[in-house]
Amino acid sequence: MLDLPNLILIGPMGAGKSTIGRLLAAELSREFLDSDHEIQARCGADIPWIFDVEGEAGFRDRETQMIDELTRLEGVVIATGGGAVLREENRRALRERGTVIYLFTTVEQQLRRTAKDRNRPLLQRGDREEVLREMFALRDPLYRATADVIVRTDRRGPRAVVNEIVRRVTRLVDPLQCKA
Ligand SMILES: Nc1ncnc2c1ncn2[C@@H]1O[C@H](COP(=O)(O)OP(=O)(O)O)[C@@H](O)[C@H]1O
Ligand SMILES: O=C(O)C1=C[C@@H](OP(=O)(O)O)[C@@H](O)[C@H](O)C1
Ligand SMILES: [Mg+2]
Repeated sequence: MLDLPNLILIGPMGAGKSTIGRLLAAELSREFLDSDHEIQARCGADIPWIFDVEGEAGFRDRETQMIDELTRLEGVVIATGGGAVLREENRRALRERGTVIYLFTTVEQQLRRTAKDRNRPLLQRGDREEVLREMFALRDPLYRATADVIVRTDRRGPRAVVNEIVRRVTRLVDPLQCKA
């Protein structure tokens, strides 16, 4: 089997990072780590609680620490949270320690996929569509600047997305597709 580097999923809320990361890791027989899940496990508290008690700044500090730790592992699949690209320090760690895949989706799909969710504090206030559009304007350039590969997730299901990622990443690592 090809020696794949860390595969790191970035992109906005509802793009499918957590869902696709798990499937991708299983497909490649790799360990899967979800930054948000690891933060919650370490704190013994869920993300809304962390935002309530420590504010977004407190959560971002924990996220930076977690990204630093997870990206030091080898040969794993990592799902980040949607805001992981906000800090330059995080972007550098992601870029330098793995192949970064931007899971792109539209605001319309984000709205559908997060409609019933209560675990994303940034979507619990104000006009959700406006919040997501503002985030897109700020973050889309950062996702693009950080990614090696961009894969759309708005027009097909998780399985098809996983297949495309495997195809694209294999080509990156082994451009001639030769099984030496
Ligand atoms: N490609 C896809 N097509 C349809 N639904 C999806 C797809 N990817 C994820 N979902 C659904 O969208 C919701 C949010 O997915 P999630 O993996 O939590 O996104 P993220 O971690 O990027 O915020 C979940 O209910 C998931 O089942
Ligand atoms: O976009 C963001 O700033 C956030 C995205 C969430 O993760 P998902 O992208 O997995 O929903 C989670 O990290 C937190 O609620 C903040
Ligand atoms: Mg997630």
